[in-house]
Amino acid sequence: MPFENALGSARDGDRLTVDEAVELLTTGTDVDGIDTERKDVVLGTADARRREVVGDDVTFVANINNNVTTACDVGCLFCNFKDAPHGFKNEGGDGFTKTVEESRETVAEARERGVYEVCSVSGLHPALVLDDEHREAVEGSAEYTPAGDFVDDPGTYVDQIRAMNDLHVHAVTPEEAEHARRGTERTYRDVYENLADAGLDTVPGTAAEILVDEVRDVICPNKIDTDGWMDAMRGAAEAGLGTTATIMYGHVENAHHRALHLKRVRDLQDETDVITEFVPLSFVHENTPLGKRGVTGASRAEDELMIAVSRLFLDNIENIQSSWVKYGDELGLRMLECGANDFMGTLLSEEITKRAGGEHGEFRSFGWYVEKVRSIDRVPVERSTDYQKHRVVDDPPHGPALGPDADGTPLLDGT
Ligand SMILES: C[S@@+](CC[C@H](N)C(=O)[O-])C[C@H]1O[C@@H](n2cnc3c(N)ncnc32)[C@H](O)[C@@H]1O
Ligand SMILES: Nc1c(NC[C@H](O)[C@H](O)[C@H](O)CO)[nH]c(=O)[nH]c1=O
Ligand SMILES: N[C@@H](Cc1ccc(O)cc1)C(=O)O
Ligand code: SF4
Repeated sequence: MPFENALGSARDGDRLTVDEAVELLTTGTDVDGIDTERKDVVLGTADARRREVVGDDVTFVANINNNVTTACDVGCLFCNFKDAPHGFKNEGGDGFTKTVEESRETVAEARERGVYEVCSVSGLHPALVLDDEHREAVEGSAEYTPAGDFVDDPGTYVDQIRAMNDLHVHAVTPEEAEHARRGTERTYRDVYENLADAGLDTVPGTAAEILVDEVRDVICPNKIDTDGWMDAMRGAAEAGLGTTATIMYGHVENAHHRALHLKRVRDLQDETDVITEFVPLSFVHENTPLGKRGVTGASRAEDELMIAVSRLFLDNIENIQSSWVKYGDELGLRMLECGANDFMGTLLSEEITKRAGGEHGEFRSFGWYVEKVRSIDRVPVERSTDYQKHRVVDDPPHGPALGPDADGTPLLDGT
């Protein structure tokens, strides 16, 4: 009975194999579809593991998203965040590019409000380079278009990070790090060291999608491959940066691909030990190229099992995040009873999911977090990005207290 064996290993806290993860993700390869009773047992096992590992705290961070640009030519088929860069050469296109000055102002305002972290992930704008030296190296090549050709100038990665470093800067994904060294022999470590010098604090482990090349070849053929992603993440760790890791699931992949992905992330964490959280990102299909070809997202049961098996498989990553942007309030909260313990951040603005057709909004207040987390008898806890600082959020007014200028005032009036 492979399912029973896998469940036994999970209950005993043994390190799960890829095959065992497949058994748990599918509630058994001996049954067609998902068996509800077995599923409930897997979710319960993961919930118990969560309690053993991190207790009853539900953490969240006071953060903003400040994505610099939607200009991107990589063409990932699951993405509708991107806009074709040529549209940025004249006024009135659909996307946006923020100048260094705009980022500085956005971050200064957020800091005053008590925010702790700025999260910044962007399209691969053809004018964006690491720094002046990188610009010189790629000038005149097909991999670079001068900023002067576009209406708005994104500056360099280094200048953007400097402009945001009044807050904890969580930015520059592996794919962006590749863009920041394109056309050169620089290593990822070198790129991330330069960014760290400019004030980068931690790296979002997005661009992971599914870490299996036969899946990447279908959904993101122009992106770095699995080994490239692993190398970039190692480079971030070597530069002394913390990271997160993600999986973007629920499109063309199967349970075996999801299990292989979990294995690669667990191996990477064995090596680096800098991954603070794992974030399952459920594919939002509506407006995306894949969605238009009839690919839909994961079912509720698949979402629950993805969270639960992440908790059970990743014995070396403490925090599993439930994304209210992807799941919404009700399912997002449910995930906290299936193995997740972190409930993401306040965000204030959100573009990736919204543009893909997601309808769960862009902001959550501390008041909302307190109410929702208490409603499932858990403890609402404000955290720092690296999970080193914690504060139970109890008496009103409910506002951030960990940010560099935070004084407990609610983030937005009346919330
Ligand atoms: C939009 S990209 C921005 C950063 C950078 N261009 C990159 O690819 O790393 C960040 C991540 O958003 C996620 N994403 C994009 N479109 C999505 C969708 N429709 N549903 C769920 N996640 C999505 C993917 O995991 C992707 O790696
Ligand atoms: N899951 C999503 C995130 N997660 C990132 C967090 O907001 C935070 O930056 C991280 O936990 C580090 O502290 N962000 C999004 O914009 N959308 C998501 O779906
Ligand atoms: N911004 C990404 C999600 C993300 C960002 C940073 C992380 O550390 C993790 C996840 C999205 O919306 O898909
Ligand atoms: S996921 Fe990132 S790299 Fe891919 S198209 Fe979207 S913005 Fe570009």
